[in-house]
Amino acid sequence: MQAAHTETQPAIAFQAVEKWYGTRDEPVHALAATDLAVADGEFLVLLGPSGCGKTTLLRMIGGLIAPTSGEIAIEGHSLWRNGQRQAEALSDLGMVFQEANLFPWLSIEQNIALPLELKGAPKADRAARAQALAKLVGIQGFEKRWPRELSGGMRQRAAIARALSYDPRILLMDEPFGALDAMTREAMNIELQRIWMETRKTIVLVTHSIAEAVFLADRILLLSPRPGRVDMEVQVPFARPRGPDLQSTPEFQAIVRQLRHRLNEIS
Ligand SMILES: Nc1ncnc2c1ncn2[C@@H]1O[C@H](COP(=O)(O)OP(=O)(O)OP(=O)(O)O)[C@@H](O)[C@H]1O
Repeated sequence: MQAAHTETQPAIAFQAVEKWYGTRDEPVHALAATDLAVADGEFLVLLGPSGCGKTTLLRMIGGLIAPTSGEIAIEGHSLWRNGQRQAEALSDLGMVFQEANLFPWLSIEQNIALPLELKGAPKADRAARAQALAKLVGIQGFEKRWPRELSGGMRQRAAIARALSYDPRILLMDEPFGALDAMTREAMNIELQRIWMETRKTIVLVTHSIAEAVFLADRILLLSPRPGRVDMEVQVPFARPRGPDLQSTPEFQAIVRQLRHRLNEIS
């Protein structure tokens, strides 16, 4: 029975997960009780107006904050037990934030390999892995450079490589391209699609950009605020690889329009 169970096991499962923040004034209901199943290898995008709980939801998946109630399982492992975060669930997760947060005194290669160093991997293995990842994310040849010598887009590529360094099954991305200019952002969307197609990681990405969501996602969850909750779910039907021209098709624009109308209603 165990084997049959594993085949259908979601990468991420939420059961009635709820989050309240205590504040000096009223407690904030950041996420109402939410059920969620993200399939292995799925690309899920969280979209919604400011304050609807996207970051809260993502950080709960990543174990950075604990739910007030409910159950979270990562690859079948409970994330919390008796108020303690469980290491076996966390080893399946890598995270990328809006700022690359590279250490300025470490080379790109050292930054990428840092999680492996913290895990005690031998130096030669770390260097080989960092080089393979630099190639995967398209910054091959820049391994010995300092972070300040790279553009914003390249630094974000390095941050993605670092998040992938110990080969987690799941990649969590919080507005990863939010600080980049529009052209670089579009190029990074295409790059991320390629990385996803090569690695088939499960990705959960938070964005404010409707076009980015429709371009990247298998499925979009539109969240609404006060309290944060899933308002609408959209399956994105386009085959991959998706190219920039997809964005000018009536089918793409119809989904964008549907999401924009709903966003305007709930904002
Ligand atoms: N540490 C905290 N303490 C108190 N309230 C918080 C805390 N973090 C978030 N909140 C509140 O919880 C709600 C959800 O916040 P969250 O950051 O998850 O939303 P978001 O959709 O990611 O917003 P944004 O798009 O602006 O980043 C908001 O009302 C926010 O003010």
